[in-house]
Amino acid sequence: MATTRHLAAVRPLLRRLSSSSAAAVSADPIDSPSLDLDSGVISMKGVKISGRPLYLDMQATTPVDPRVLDAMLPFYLSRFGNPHSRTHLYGWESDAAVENARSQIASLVHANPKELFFTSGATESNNISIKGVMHFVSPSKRHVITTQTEHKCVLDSCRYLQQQGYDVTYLPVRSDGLLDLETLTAAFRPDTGLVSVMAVNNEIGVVQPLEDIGRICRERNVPFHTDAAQALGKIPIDVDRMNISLMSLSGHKIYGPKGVGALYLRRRPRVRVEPQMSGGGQERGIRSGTVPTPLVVGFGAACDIAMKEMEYDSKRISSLQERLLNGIRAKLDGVVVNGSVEHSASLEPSYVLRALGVDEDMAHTSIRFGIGRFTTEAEIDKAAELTVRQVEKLREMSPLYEMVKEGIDIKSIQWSQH
Ligand SMILES: Cc1ncc(COP(=O)(O)O)c(C=O)c1O
Repeated sequence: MATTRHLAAVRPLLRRLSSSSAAAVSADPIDSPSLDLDSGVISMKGVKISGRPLYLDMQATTPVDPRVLDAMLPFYLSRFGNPHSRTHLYGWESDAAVENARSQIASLVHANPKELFFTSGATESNNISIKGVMHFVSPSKRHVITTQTEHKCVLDSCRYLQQQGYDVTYLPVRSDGLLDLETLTAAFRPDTGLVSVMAVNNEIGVVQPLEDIGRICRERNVPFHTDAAQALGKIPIDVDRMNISLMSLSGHKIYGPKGVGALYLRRRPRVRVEPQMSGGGQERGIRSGTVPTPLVVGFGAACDIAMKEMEYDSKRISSLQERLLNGIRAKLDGVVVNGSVEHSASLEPSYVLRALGVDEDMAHTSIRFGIGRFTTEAEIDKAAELTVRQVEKLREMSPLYEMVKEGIDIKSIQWSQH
């Protein structure tokens, strides 16, 4: 009921916003396609070329769960107080909602709520973790260990430190995407101040051995940071069992809103970071800026749902994944699985696949399918059908595929350039 009422109130506004963006898109004088955001219909020169496309990119982001939106809406409308206003009801109720959300997130990762700090997302949490720890512990510690398959925001934070004179070791991974523990152990130096290894990879879904990595770091008294943006709500996380010192979390990967995340910072033994944002000292000085109550409430609700439904979701998604693969393999030969999910969001071959030792041509011809809580069997069947149709079309046009069918190993061909 609450959702219906709130949605009725905001619907005219949503319609106005979407039609103005659609107008902006179609105002392009060149023959570019126009997109109607309400129906999802794409038109070119007045001809409709598609309905709303299938969405199978759940690693990039997920839709907000309606139960999450339901929890958020009151904090946009009637309960809009600033959680840092200490002198009236509006502030108090907002503050109570923020603290409730903090507890919901803490429960999902077995942390103390006091160890969680709200941020704008995993990118910001990764920046605070990597730059913040190193800035705090230098000059005695000036070395970071990470892997070649981290998300770009981790790699870029490390590069930023290198520009400031720090040393970073980018460890290779094995062909299955896992970090070799002996390689990790050998990389430590007396001045190593941080180890940063992601929990679940966003391209191939591989889960790193967090407990082992945590133990190795603890034995050497070096803080262990993990980017758990893709792991939260998908695999069980226990910060104590895994000896995690710092952890980055994101709301929009688990059916929560975009623009909110959290940083886990261990209290015992205490991990210290230099804040990356100057301001009013909110979030105990770790992250200044007004905490966005509706987003934080949504993130908390998303974690609460994930805690109850993680096992069910995981089984359902695995069975859809199998259905997709079987659907494709039933009609196409030569299908190879990279890790557990595939990649291809950019025209560049994936650096993650390259780090696994996947050949350039295979990295170029990979596609990532991301299945989520709301994906249906009908969508999976449609995806299999479309994939088969497009691959068959491409193969019909491809002289290389002709050669493969004749048994020629195309990797052995010496291409001459004139
Ligand atoms: C592994 C990983 N880390 C970090 C991020 C960035 O998260 P956010 O969008 O919350 O900043 C993403 C999402 O793209 C991710 O997959």
